[in-house]
Amino acid sequence: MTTKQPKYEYVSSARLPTRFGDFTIHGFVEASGQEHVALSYGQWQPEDVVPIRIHSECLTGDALFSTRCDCGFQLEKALQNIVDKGCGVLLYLRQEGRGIGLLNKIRAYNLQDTGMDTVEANEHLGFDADLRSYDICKLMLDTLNVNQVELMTNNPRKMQALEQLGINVTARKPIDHGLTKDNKHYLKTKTEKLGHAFDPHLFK
Ligand SMILES: Nc1nc2c(ncn2[C@@H]2O[C@H](COP(=O)(O)OP(=O)(O)OP(=O)(O)O)[C@@H](O)[C@H]2O)c(=O)[nH]1
Repeated sequence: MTTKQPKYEYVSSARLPTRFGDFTIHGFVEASGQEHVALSYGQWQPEDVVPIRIHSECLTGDALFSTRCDCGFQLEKALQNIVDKGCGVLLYLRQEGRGIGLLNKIRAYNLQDTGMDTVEANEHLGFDADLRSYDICKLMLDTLNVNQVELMTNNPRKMQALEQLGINVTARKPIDHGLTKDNKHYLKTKTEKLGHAFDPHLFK
C-alpha cells in the first residue's frame, strides 16, 4: 500500500537569538523539497490575536542590504514590532522574486534597468506579475497555535489568502517602511498595478 506524502510538513524547532530578541525558529518543508521557516516570539493562547508578518524571501534586500526594494527594511521593522508588542510570528516564505526565483529576479532587474517596471519585466520574461502561494501558512500557524492574526502588510493578496485558509485576520497593520530614492518607482508600481495600500502622497 502506498501512503500519500503530505504537501507540507513541520520538521523541527530551535532557539534563535537575534539582534532584536530571542526567537524560536521552526522549519517546514514542501513535498517538492522547498524549505520555509517561521520565527516565533513570546507566548499566547489559542484564542489570542497574534501580530504576524508574512515575508517573502528577498536575498538582495533581506541579506545583501539592497535599497532597490523595501524588503530588508520591512523585515527588520517587523521583527522589531513583534518584540515591542511582546509576542508574534514572522512567516519567512522562500518564494524569492515573487515566486520567479533569484536568477529570474536578476533578469527582471536587468530589464528594469532598461526602463521596464517590475510587472512589465516579469511579463516580458513569461511570468505572471506574482506567482506566490500562501497555502503553507495554514500549517505554520496551526503548528504554532495561532488562529487569529493582526497582519503587518500593505498587500491585500496576503489578507485574502489567509482568510481563504480559515485564519481570522482582525486587522491590517501598514508597514510603510524603507522608502528610498532607489525603490520609489518600484513601490509606486506596486501601488498602481499590484494593489498595494501605500499612501499615494509618498510618491509625490
Ligand atoms: N519579480 C520581482 N520580485 C521582486 C522585485 N523586487 C522585490 N521582489 C520580490 O518581491 C517579494 C516581496 O515580498 P514581501 O516582502 O512579502 O512583500 P509584498 O508582497 O510586497 O507585501 P508587503 O511587504 O507585505 O506589503 C520578495 O519575494 C522579493 O524578492 C522585482 O523587481 N521583481
